[in-house]
Amino acid sequence: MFRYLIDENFIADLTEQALDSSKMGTLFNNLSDAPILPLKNNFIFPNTTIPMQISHPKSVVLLRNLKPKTPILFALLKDENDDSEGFYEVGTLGTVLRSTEGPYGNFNLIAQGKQRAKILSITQTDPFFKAKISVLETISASEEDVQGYLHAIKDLSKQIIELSPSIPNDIIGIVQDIDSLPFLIHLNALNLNISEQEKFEILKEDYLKKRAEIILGYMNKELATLKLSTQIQSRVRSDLDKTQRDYFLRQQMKVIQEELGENESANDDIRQLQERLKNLTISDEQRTHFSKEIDRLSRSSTFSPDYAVLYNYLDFAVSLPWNVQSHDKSDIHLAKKILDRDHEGLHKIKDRILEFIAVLKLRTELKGPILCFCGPPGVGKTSLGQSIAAALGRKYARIALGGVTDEAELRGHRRTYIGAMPGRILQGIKRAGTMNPVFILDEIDKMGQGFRGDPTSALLEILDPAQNNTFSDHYLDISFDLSKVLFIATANYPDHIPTPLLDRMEIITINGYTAAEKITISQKHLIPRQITENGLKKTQISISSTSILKMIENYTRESGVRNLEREFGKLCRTVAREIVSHTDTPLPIEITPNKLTKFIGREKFHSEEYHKIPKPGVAIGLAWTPVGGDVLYVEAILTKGNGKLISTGQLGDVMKESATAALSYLKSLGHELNIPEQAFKEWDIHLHVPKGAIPKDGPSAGITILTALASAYTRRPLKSRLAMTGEITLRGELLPIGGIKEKLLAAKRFGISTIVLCEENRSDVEEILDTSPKAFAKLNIHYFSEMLPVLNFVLKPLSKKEIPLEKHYPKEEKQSV
Ligand SMILES: Nc1ncnc2c1ncn2[C@@H]1O[C@H](COP(=O)(O)OP(=O)(O)OP(=O)(O)O)[C@@H](O)[C@H]1O
Repeated sequence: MFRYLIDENFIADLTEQALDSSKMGTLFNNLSDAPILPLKNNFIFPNTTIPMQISHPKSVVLLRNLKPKTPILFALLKDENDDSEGFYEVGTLGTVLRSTEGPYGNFNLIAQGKQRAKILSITQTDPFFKAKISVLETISASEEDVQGYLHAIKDLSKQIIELSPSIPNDIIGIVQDIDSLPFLIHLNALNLNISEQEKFEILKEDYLKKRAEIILGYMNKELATLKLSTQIQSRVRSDLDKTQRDYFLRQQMKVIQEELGENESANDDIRQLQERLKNLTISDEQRTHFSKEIDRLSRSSTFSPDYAVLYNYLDFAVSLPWNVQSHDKSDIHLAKKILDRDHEGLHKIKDRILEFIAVLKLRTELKGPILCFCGPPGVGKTSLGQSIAAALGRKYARIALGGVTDEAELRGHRRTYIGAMPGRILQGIKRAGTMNPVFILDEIDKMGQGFRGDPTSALLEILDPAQNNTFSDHYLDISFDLSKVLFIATANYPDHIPTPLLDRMEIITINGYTAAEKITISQKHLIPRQITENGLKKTQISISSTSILKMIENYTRESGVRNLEREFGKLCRTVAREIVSHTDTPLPIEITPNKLTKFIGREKFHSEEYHKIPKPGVAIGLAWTPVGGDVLYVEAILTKGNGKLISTGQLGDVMKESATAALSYLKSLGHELNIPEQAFKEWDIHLHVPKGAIPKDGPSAGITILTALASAYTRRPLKSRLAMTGEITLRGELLPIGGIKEKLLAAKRFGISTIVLCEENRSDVEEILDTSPKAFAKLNIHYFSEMLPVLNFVLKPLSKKEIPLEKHYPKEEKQSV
């Protein structure tokens, strides 16, 4: 566009012509014939001056013989290669302003167009063309139209020039100054990217208005093309810019990484991972999976967050003990020795463990039940697991399940989550370093159920020998074989273990220890261990068994020995300080009961003493708590009312229901126990269990509640030093309960001499008496299946001092209620 305009030689001329176009006006109006200069690849309009190169032989002859200022007709050949085809019928009459002949017989000339003329007939073809012509008039438009078209064409020209990078913006000013519409049209036609035929179409048009419309059409097309090409260019440029920018940044990063030595360390990481992967014994599928991930790692930048995530994943995956197994020790005697070395007593449990180990040896693979050690805290459940690992020569792993409510804690999070981690099971296996460790699932009963899935279902898969050889951890994303792992669970309350899990496990109950057992455990295990742990020698300290007993009774209150061991630790530390600060202290330092306060502080618990129960309505029950057995008083008192049962002392639902059942049963027994009917109607009974701050629940207090109620209604007190435990039914049957050993120990500690139990608990008691006969030597245990005989046994006859029942519930008081 505007290729002619930008030639400076013409700008001046053009401007002059444009400003005074009338000068060029009617020069050849009367002309009737003219020589023809055939045009091939160029075109000339009236009012325009353009350079041309001419090489057509006939034109050359014409130009050689041409006198200056002779009018000639510039006419477009119909076929540029064959002049015999003739010319388009309208051409431009004009003159040659200047011409120079070139070295090869061609001419460079400057031609000036003046008027349009029509070829009427060709009158000569040699040595050059001549024709009969008639000059054409242009039919002008109204002034309004002219101004409108001028404005429209100038506006489009401006836009086109602005979008054309090769045209200087100065041209806009020149174009804006043109006020001749034909000149503006011709100028644009010459400079637009249109064919010579299209230019001819403009030239031949007599109506100026039509010519303006044709040129506007071409200009709009040109503008649209320019806009599109600008868009494409800018898009291409921005794509290119981005690629260049990325490349540039990457290069910079590379240099920085090299400076920091990070590239090297990344390469090192990948080399090490590849090396570690090579040393793993895994299936081809697993190897391909990890190789692909290492490949991905090598392609990502150390700066990207993905790098760390992927590296951690691979580091974890190749650290897992794929197919690494320890060899089981096959000596069952050695296994027994190790179990005996680590734990005192627990004979039955050790026997069961040895049976388990023996079966394991014979079957080599483990499809049997999962062992679950149940019992109060500190009785050695977890440490037994450790001993089993040592006895088998296996590695040991442990995870605490207390408070686990999310399945992902066991199975891991998918790697797509931020901060994703493998599950605890695989973490444990990684720590153990073999795929067949003894794996303790501690506190399986304390596992919860959250909104993110139930961990029980994950545990079911983990513990199922049929499924756990393809255990899938979400993080690892590839199955891992857990079938060789020896899982052992521990729990405090077997009742709290979800039933499907309980079905897969063999419960082995570990009871609390008697004081005598604790003394032996202390002497053989706890004290020697604390002596070594605190840097002492056996010759430096001696603890008498009376001191140990005092520590058991007055410094701890527990079924196990954990706190007791802590107290020994404290004792050893004070002794160590004494030895270091007073080097002249005579050794060994003897710890007698009197010195305990000096070494480990004041007593924490005072021996509970049986208090004589002076009044009817009070019964003593035995309870089980996680820290051992306990003794609880149940009190009942009658107040005037209308037969309501009031219960206080933070009783749980089960206990409240026991109380209601007990009262109903008692009502049915009224005549047998000599309780007048109005007693139940006209008196309220208030049931209270002291130590109100401690919540109490469970069915085993049923017998005690009934007895207390019966005692209150009958006014018959209970035999002294008597305690009881057992569940009752509405028909007055007595049912067995658990935690017998802890309860018997509590009774013993409390000074109870007679105990009432359910007949079905007899075997439990016999088993306990077998293992520790001395501990319970002075206990009289009575067994019953029904409540009526129990009441007849425990309630003393009505004393003479006691007001007779009939008087206690006088008939006349009925009205006052
Ligand atoms: N019979 C025993 N002989 C020797 N040491 C024992 C015995 N019973 C328990 N211990 C010791 O008591 C400490 C506590 O035991 P452990 O941690 O195994 O208790 P736990 O029953 O697992 O308790 P928790 O239910 O709180 O997990 C250990 O140091 C253990 O060695």
